[in-house]
Amino acid sequence: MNLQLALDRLTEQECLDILTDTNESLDWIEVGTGVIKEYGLAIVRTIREAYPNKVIVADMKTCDAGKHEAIQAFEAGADITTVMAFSADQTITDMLDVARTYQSRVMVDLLGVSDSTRIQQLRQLGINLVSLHFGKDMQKNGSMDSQLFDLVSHYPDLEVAVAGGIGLDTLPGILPHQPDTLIVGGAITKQENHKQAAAQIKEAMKNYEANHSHRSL
Ligand SMILES: O=C([C@H](O)CO)[C@H](O)[C@H](O)COP(=O)(O)O
Repeated sequence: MNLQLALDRLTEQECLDILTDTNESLDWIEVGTGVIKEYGLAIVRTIREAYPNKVIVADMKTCDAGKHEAIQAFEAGADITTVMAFSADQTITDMLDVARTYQSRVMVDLLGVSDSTRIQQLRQLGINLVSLHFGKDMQKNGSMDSQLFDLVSHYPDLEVAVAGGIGLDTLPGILPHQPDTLIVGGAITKQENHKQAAAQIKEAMKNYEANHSHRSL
């Protein structure tokens, strides 16, 4: 199981400082949508240079002009770029074509998807990586329900990431679903001790994996 740190609502310097503190516990680094909007893809280039061996996710949340935005993300050094599930099929297939050229990947953000018909369609388009997502604003009025995992339960070959208010306190409800990647933002970036927060989450993931076999979404 990968730990993906989501860098959101931070300055460039804060992103770099937090990565210095936490990188040993991280598998994937997500350059958040708001951070990309603030600094452009230059910040993806900076983080790529600093961490040549980490998987970098550019959370572009593309919804149109897929070819252009996928090229932008991969040229900047991202290994994975994101697209919203409601995007036109053409947007998604264009991005998959670009990803093949760059030997990179496309992650579909399932924010707002409640019907697994879309998952079936995404599989047919060639998508093999999705993120279950309980959005930042949705978190103001509630928290992630583990029923979210039902969306992908019939697709055992799909690689699944999960995001949305995940922290040490909510891990016990998430880990039994054995997602491939846990996306954690605020529970690390908003803590006083970033290093400790990331290490504790990674430790809990490792402990869970050591005691359970893979995988029953
Ligand atoms: O994608 C995200 C969100 O839409 C803001 O851009 C976050 O990366 C994701 O929600 C994880 O962050 P936390 O909810 O703070 O863990």
